[in-house]
Amino acid sequence: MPDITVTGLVKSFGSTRALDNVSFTVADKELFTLLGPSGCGKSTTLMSIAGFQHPDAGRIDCGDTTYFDADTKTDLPAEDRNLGIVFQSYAIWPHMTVFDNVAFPLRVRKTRRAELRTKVEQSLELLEIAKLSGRYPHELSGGQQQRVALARAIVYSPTVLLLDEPFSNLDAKLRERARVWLKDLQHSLGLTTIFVTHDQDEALSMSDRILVMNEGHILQTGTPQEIYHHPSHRFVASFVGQCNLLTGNLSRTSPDSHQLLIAGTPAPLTLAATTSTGADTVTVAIRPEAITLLPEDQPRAENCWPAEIRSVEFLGDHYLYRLRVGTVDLIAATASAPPTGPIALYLPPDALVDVDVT
Ligand SMILES: Nc1ncnc2c1ncn2[C@@H]1O[C@H](COP(=O)(O)OP(=O)(O)OP(=O)(O)O)[C@@H](O)[C@H]1O
Repeated sequence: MPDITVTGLVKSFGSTRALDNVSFTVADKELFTLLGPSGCGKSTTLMSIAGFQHPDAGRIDCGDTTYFDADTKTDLPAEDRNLGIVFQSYAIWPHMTVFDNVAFPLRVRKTRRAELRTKVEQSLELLEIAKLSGRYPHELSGGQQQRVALARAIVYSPTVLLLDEPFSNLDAKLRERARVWLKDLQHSLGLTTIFVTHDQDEALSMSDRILVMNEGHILQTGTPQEIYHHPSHRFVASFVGQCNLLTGNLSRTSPDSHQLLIAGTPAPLTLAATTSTGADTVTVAIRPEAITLLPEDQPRAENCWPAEIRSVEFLGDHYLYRLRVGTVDLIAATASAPPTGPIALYLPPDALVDVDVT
């Protein structure tokens, strides 16, 4: 399977800049996710790769084939791009059986009858819906219908699979199962896959790499671990998982050591590292589970603040605390029950990640 390279994609709808210089490469056999809030440009990117949207500028290559190049006015028709597509709105045909729905792309390609039957049966087996082959869509659950859509997308051995919120009709439990199942399928077929979602859990659990977008811009690209533990932007930190953002004035205590003084807190925080190159105001992010709650009479030497517990929620596998330090509100998460009596928070220096230098 080839790489997909998107270079300098720009697309405007009237005064809305849906894509503003979007560039990325998806590697062979990779499951690559476009993640971001509604309206950030995910679908426009995917539709441009599919050939259903025509960018104003930029280029899209799939291996050695140029799908689109605004400079040379290349725009390969969608049907010649050999992509497997499952869009939210890409409904299966209600008047056709499961078999005929899955056979449809092969009939369009004038595949011979015996080969068509073999390929459809293989796809149905792979998606574990062979027993449903004679049923009509209204006789299927939402999850089964989405499997039919996927079977139809992979039946003609596409070069690349494009999926736009393919689990949107599933309930929470089925969605979780569908993630595991799709990841296994993608892996076993070795399909280069571009997946669009606004669901951070889905993105973190399935992706080899994630691209986070907002307002037509790419903010960060990285593995799920990099995106979660080292967000490079405050938007990424708060969009992907819960996060505390603390803004303060930076001072250098030695060539390698920095402290951040945050208004309303009792003592400056020591940072393990900063990307600041001289800026005074810095925002750091710390995940709730990176904060340790201690009895107040056992403080550590640094990065310890006395705190007041405002509320505690028990969420099954963890507790979520709303805390106040001076005039600053924070959230923390721990696996065990809260300590009794007055508490202090410990914010480990290496868990404080620069997200914005202003
Ligand atoms: N055909 C269109 N005409 C006008 N504006 C459009 C059109 N398609 C998209 N847009 C606008 O372009 C921007 C990006 O839209 P896009 O559908 O790519 O976002 P998205 O991230 O996929 O959102 P969602 O998660 O809600 O599907 C939005 O502001 C949207 O309103």
